[in-house]
This record gives sequence, structure tokens and C-alpha cells, in this order.
Amino acid sequence: MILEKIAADTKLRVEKAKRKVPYSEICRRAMAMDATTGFPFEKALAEPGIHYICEVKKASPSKGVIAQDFPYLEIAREYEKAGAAAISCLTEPKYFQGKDAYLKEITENVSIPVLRKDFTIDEYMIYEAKTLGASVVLLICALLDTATLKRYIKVADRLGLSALVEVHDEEEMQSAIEAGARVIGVNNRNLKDFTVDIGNSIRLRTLAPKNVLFVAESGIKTAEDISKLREAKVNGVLIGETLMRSPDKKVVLEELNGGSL
Ligand SMILES: O=C(O)c1ccccc1NCC(=O)[C@H](O)[C@H](O)COP(=O)(O)O
Repeated sequence: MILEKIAADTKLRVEKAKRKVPYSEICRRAMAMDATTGFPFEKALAEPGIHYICEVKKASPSKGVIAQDFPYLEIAREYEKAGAAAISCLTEPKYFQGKDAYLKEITENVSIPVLRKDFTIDEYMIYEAKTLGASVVLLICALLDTATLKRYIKVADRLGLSALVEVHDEEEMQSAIEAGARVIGVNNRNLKDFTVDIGNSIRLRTLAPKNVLFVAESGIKTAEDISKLREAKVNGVLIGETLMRSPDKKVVLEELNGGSL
């Protein structure tokens, strides 16, 4: 499966990063930063209504190159101006053509929370995310057992980072809940065959406890999709390709939202 390949490459990337900046040093740098952040991502999602997490993504395994021209900072600024609640920035280099440098520059130039969209397989990456200015890290249940998830959520917590815990099915939902996730994202994309079904978010919505913030991820394309997800009372939607392919992000976000944000 693609996720296993990505995880294996990520492991090599982290080993290389550790040779450059050892674990003790990345911890020191991250812990020297302000941890009293107030978890702005969770605050934004907890506001009434549906909130947009807009993705900065050049390519993906399922779609190949999505944006030949990739003015990542301009895109992030446009999202913020258009009313996005948060930005998701891919940092995985091989399959998504992401870069840590994109994340760092974006966090230095926008005021809304930024998610480090990567394949966290080592706690080193959580400290790294903090030093890059992220407010949120992605923890994918398919890559982490419940005990590890719990530990990573605690590490993120101590640094003032939120964790978006991603699930795809009932079993992973149970693991996320048991690990104490405060924000659960349901991926509508089946990573085995890349099919997308927003019904997955709607189906799993009822399994999330009331006090957990809920995000629907992937394959969201139309105002009708948003309308269904709004009806299911999701707190946030994470949208990549639809926005990346549109020249005017504000117009598309307004169309999706059925009016201004
Ligand atoms: O999108 C892929 O091909 C993919 C493959 C393997 C792991 C993750 C993948 N996608 C990451 C995402 O979760 C999406 O970037 C995100 O949810 C936005 O999805 P979309 O709106 O469909 O671009």
C-alpha cells in the first residue's frame, strides 16, 4: 500500500534529519519556544458553523502534479484573506513535492493556524513541526498504534500543538478515541485504491464523541458536498485539490460555502 511506502521513505528522511540536527537538539529548540499557544486550531473549529482548512499542495500520489506553477506563499495568503480557518501545508517531499521551508515561510507570514501535513512516524517530527511554526500536527491512525498515538498527543500537547488524528474506518475511530484525540479527521480517500466517498465522513460522524472536534478530509468538491457535511454537523473540512486547481480561491470558497465565509 502507498502509505507503507511513504512511511518507509519518511523513516529514511527522519534518520537523515537526525544526523543533521540530533534528537536532543530538536527537543531543546522546540521546548525553548512558547507552548502557551491556547491551541488556536481547536478554538477556531469550536466556533459555530463549518470551517475551512485549505491545503497548500503541489502534487499527490493519486493525482500526480496538481499545480505546475506553485506560488505557495501567495496561495496561503489568499486562503487567509478568503476566510480560511486554517492552512494545511504538505511537507512530504517525495510523493507530494512538499518542503519544510514552505511550512516555515507560510507560518511566518499568516496569522491563522497551520497544519504540518506529513506522515508522523517518529516523535522527532512533532518537535520539528514546532520549530517550523506549525500549530497542528497530523497523526494517522493507520501508521500508529493506540499507545503511540497517546504518547504523540501528549508530546504535541506539551508543545502547545494540536493533533489532527486521522482515521478511515470504525476501528481507527476507536483507537483515536481511546488515545484521547480532541480533533478527529475522517479521510474520505481509501488509500488502497484512491477511491473517494464523502459518505465515509457522514457515516463515521455519529461515532465521534460530542466533545471531539470533527473534520472531513479529501474529495470535497461541491457546495452540495459541503451542504451534506454541514448537515452532519462536521466542524471542519480539509480541502486540497479543488482549491489548488482554481485560480481564484476566494470565489471557490464562497461557492462551496453557498455565499461569503
Ligand atoms: O491524496 C493522495 O493521493 C494521498 C495518498 C496517500 C496518502 C495521503 C494522500 N492524500 C493526503 C490527503 O489527505 C489530502 O491531501 C487531503 O485530505 C486533501 O484531499 P483533496 O481535497 O482530495 O486534495
